[in-house]
Amino acid sequence: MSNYKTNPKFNRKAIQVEAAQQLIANKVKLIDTEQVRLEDAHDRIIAQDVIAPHPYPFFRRSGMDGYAVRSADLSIASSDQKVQLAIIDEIPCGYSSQKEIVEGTAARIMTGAEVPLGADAVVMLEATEQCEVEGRPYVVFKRPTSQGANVTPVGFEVSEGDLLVKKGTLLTAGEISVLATFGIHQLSVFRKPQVGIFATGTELLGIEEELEPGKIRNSNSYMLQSQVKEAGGEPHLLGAIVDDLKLAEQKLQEALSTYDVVITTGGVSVGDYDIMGDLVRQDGTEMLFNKVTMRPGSVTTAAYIQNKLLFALSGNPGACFVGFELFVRPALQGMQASEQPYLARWTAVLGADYSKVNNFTRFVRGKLEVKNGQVFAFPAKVDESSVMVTIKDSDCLIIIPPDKKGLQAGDAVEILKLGR
Ligand SMILES: Nc1nc2c(c(=O)[nH]1)N[C@H]1C(S)=C(S)[C@@H](COP(=O)(O)OP(=O)(O)OC[C@H]3O[C@@H](n4cnc5c(N)ncnc54)[C@H](O)[C@@H]3O)O[C@H]1N2
Ligand code: MOO
Ligand SMILES: [Mg+2]
Repeated sequence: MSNYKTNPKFNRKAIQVEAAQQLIANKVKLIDTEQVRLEDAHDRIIAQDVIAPHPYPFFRRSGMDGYAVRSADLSIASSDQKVQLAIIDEIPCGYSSQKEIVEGTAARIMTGAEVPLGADAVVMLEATEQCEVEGRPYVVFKRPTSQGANVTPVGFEVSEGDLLVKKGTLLTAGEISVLATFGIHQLSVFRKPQVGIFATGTELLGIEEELEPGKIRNSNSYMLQSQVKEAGGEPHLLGAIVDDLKLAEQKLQEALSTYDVVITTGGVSVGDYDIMGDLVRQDGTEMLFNKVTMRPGSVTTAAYIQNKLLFALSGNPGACFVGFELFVRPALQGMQASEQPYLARWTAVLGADYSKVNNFTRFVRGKLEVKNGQVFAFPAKVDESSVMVTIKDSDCLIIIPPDKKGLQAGDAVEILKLGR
């Protein structure tokens, strides 16, 4: 039996969430990089700045199907005084005309084609008529056009030397399109942190196993696997072990020698079988914190061992989930130089009264809704640390500050937006 007075398990100093996040951030080191092909770069964090090697567009581009002209030639055009220009070329996309548009001439041109030398405007096809004079094709205009009309100038989008994508940016459709445009077919990205995950708990069954009295299936490992993926890491499920300190030590050693980061779930509180709490107090382990002024997840523990981070998250699903989002996610993102390692913080309107307030900051599962242009956050009906099922219905964590009064519907609250 543990002695309540002497057992250091009970002697925990609670620190604020921000302080705990800072202790982690101090230990986060940039992970190495690897080269990937552009088609494999989606959802990776780029490890290099990309500078535009050329302006874009690279040539003066027609924005319409029509005629490339000198606007000066059309200055007098009207329904009474039509202007006729000789068609001297036809310019499809991908073709660079060798003919210069001089006074009295025009060229048929397609959308996306290079505007020929001499032309300073494109008139859309629908505003023109065609005719033939002595067997030669002419185009007729009834209206003037302005200089530059329907001509996209060189460098309209990007000038040579512009910073296209900054190191630390998550690559999704927009960035991938930019990189493809500039021919960046191979690029440097941060290696995905390899994350070993194991659960502790004699009550845990594999998900394929039949239920037995007193036992539950190990759902946290799978939840964490998803969270690791979402945070840009590569999860490795190492199963579950019974509550045994020696076994946990062994498993942790294996995990630390193989992976960049280790996450455990369960056994961090003060129970007789809460072995993870003891494990992080051993020699050679720098315990960063083992109590945080938050609910759920007050017993969330983090340690630095053999130059690696160990996150010993609570076994309670709600606490495990929040512990990951507040501490593990920023570490995995920070290792990849992410510009936004932390969950985005918004202000919202509380959708319903919330009275469960105590001296620890609460991170309440919530659902966001936009009504009349305002973002409302509705707290989940049940959000106890031990409750698992409402995690799936949440897209934010509502921050309830430690305040005795409680909050009313309509109050402004800060929320952390879940997901990327
Ligand atoms: N006397 C005290 N008791 C407790 C305290 C306290 O301060 N004094 N803290 C409570 C709080 S807060 C939490 S949170 C939990 C933390 O418990 P542990 O992190 O030690 O986790 P376990 O004891 O291993 O399990 C708790 C709960 O979660 C279930 N569990 C565990 N692993 C999994 C898993 N992989 N998948 C799904 N569910 C899991 C486990 O069966 C228990 O029901 O302690 C309070 N007690
Ligand atoms: O860790 Mo417990 O979930 O604070 O409630
Ligand atoms: Mg426990």
